[in-house]
Amino acid sequence: MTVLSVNVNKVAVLRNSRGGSEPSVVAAAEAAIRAGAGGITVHPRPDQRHIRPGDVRDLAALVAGRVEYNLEGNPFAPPREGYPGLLALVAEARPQQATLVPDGDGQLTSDHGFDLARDAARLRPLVAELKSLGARVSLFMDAGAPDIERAADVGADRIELYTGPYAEAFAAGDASAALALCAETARRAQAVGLGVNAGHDLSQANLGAFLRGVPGVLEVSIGHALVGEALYAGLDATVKAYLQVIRTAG
Ligand SMILES: CC(=O)[C@@H](O)[C@H](O)COP(=O)(O)O
Ligand SMILES: NCC(=O)COP(=O)(O)O
Repeated sequence: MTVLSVNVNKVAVLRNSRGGSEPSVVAAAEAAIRAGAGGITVHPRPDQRHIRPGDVRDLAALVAGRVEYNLEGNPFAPPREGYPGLLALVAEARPQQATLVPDGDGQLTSDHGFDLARDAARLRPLVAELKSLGARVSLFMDAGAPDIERAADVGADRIELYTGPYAEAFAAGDASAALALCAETARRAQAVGLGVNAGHDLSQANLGAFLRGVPGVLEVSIGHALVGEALYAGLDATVKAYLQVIRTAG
């Protein structure tokens, strides 16, 4: 069954908005784990807009031996004041998975995957280093990426399908083309031995159709919609609702 990895970035947004320690990302992750989440995901960005290095350490201690820990980030982003770089964070936290995302500081959120024609040579040694640290490596990729197979060449274990365009099409009332593109991209990845994860703007409304339309998705990482929905229904009930969607999708 597809693993639900709960992304707690948005809990940190709320916490940072007042400068204190509440709401706690650790308490949120604990509640998600107790509700049945199979993983916790964070995306510590260099500008520390939400998840900070201290959160990465605290969550590593919380999830150890319980559920999978998925650390996201741009491996090309250099260290700076208060941000040691993705590889240093992985070396310290030793997550089960590192998901590489080519985001810059100027982006509101993740909105594209890697261009492997441009990035493959730079990625290959970084992927090898991350794997030497014991992490499974997943590359954030656009549905329809022309060279999805090159993700295997650079040593990645999985791709994460960027599902933002699918979610947008779903909300607009016709996701058939976007879903077909995701399914074809997943099939191409699986054909060269890559596992397939998925994430970005997935929600209770659009997740079931996605999983039914894209066979073999190993993990979905969901944060923005899930945390938003939890503001109304509670985190325990919301995580359980996602798990039911996943079970029902088969
Ligand atoms: C890679 C991706 O789509 C998300 O995991 C990302 O973490 C979203 O980042 P924000 O939570 O900063 O929007
Ligand atoms: N990799 C996707 C993720 O972790 C969460 O994305 P979103 O649900 O916050 O859009």
